[in-house]
Amino acid sequence: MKWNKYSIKTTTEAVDLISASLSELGIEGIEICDNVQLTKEEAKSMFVDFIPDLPEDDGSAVVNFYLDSEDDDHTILDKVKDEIESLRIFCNVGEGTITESETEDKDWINNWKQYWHTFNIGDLYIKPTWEEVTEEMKGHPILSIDPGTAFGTGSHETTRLVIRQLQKYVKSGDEVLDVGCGSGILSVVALKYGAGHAFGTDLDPNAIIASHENADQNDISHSQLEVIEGNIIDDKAIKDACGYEKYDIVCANILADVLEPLSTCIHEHMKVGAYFITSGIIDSKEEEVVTAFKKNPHLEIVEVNHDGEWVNVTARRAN
Ligand SMILES: C[S@@+](CC[C@H](N)C(=O)[O-])C[C@H]1O[C@@H](n2cnc3c(N)ncnc32)[C@H](O)[C@@H]1O
Repeated sequence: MKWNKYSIKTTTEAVDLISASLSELGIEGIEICDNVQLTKEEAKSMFVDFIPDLPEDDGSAVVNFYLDSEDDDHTILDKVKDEIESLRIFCNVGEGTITESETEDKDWINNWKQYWHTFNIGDLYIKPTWEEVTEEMKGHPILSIDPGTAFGTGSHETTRLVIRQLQKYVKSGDEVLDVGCGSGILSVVALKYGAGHAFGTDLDPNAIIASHENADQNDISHSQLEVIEGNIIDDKAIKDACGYEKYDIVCANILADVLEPLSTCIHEHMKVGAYFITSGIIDSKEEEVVTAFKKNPHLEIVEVNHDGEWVNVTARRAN
C-alpha cells in the first residue's frame, strides 16, 4: 500500500489540538516530532528504558500524518488546512504550513520480515515460521517463531541473554514462569530444553495471541504453555493464578523499572533453589537493579552477564 506523508509545521502548544482535530477527521497513526523530554511516568507507560538527551526545546514541532494514496484526492487535506486555520483563535499554531513528502511504499507490520533470518544461539536454531528447516538444522533443537506484533524474535540482545541462561539452567520437567512473555519465545525455548510446563504473563493482549500461535507452531499444547494477561506485581488474582512456591525457573526480560518492584515479590512464586533469570536491563541501570535484588534476603545473585549495552542478572532463591 502506498501512503502520502504530510508534515504540519507547528508549535508544541498546538500539538494536542491538532492531533485531536486530525483524529476527528478519521486520520490514524499521527506522529509528533518535537524536543519535549518524556517524563519518567511517560517513559514507563511506553516501556522506554533509556531516555535520550534531546536538544533544547525551542517550542517548535512537526505533526506527520499519512493518507492512503489511492483514496487521497486532497479532500481530507483541504479539511485539515481549514481546521488549522480555525485553531488559530485558540492557540499559537505557528506557521501551520503543510508539506507533502515522497510517497513511501510500506507494509508497516510485515516489512521487517525481509531482514530477519534463521540464526543460532549455541545448538539452538531460531527460524522464522516462513523459512524451511535446512539439512544443517536437523538433529538440533529448532524454534519456529512469528512474533506477530509482540516482542521476541530472539535476535535482540536481551532475549539472547535469557536464552543462554535457559540453556544452562533448565532441567527436565521444570516448571517455568515467563513474566512479560511477549511472543512466548522464552517459554518455548524452555520447553524445547526439557521443561515440563510454562506459564506466561503479559500486560499486552497481543502477547497472549502470539504466544498461543507460537506454541502451535512448535507442537506445544496450550496446557503445556499457558498464558494470561495481567500484572504479577500488584494483582492478587494474577499472583494466585501463577501459584506460589511452584517454579524452578522464572524468566523476565522486562525493563529495569519493572524488574525492581518484581524483585521484591518474585521469590513467593519460586521454589527454594529456583533461578530468577532477568534481562532488559540497560547497562546504566545495572547497579540499580543489582542493589534492588540484594535488598531481597531470599535472593542471591549468581551471575551477571553482558551483551552489548544490555545486562542479564541471574539470581537464585536461597531460602
Ligand atoms: C522486552 S519484551 C520481552 C518479550 C520476550 N519475553 C522476550 O524475551 O523476547 C517485554 C514484555 O514485557 C511486557 N511487560 C511489561 N511490563 C510487564 C509487567 N509488569 N507484567 C507482565 N508483562 C509486562 C511487555 O508487554 C513486553 O511484551
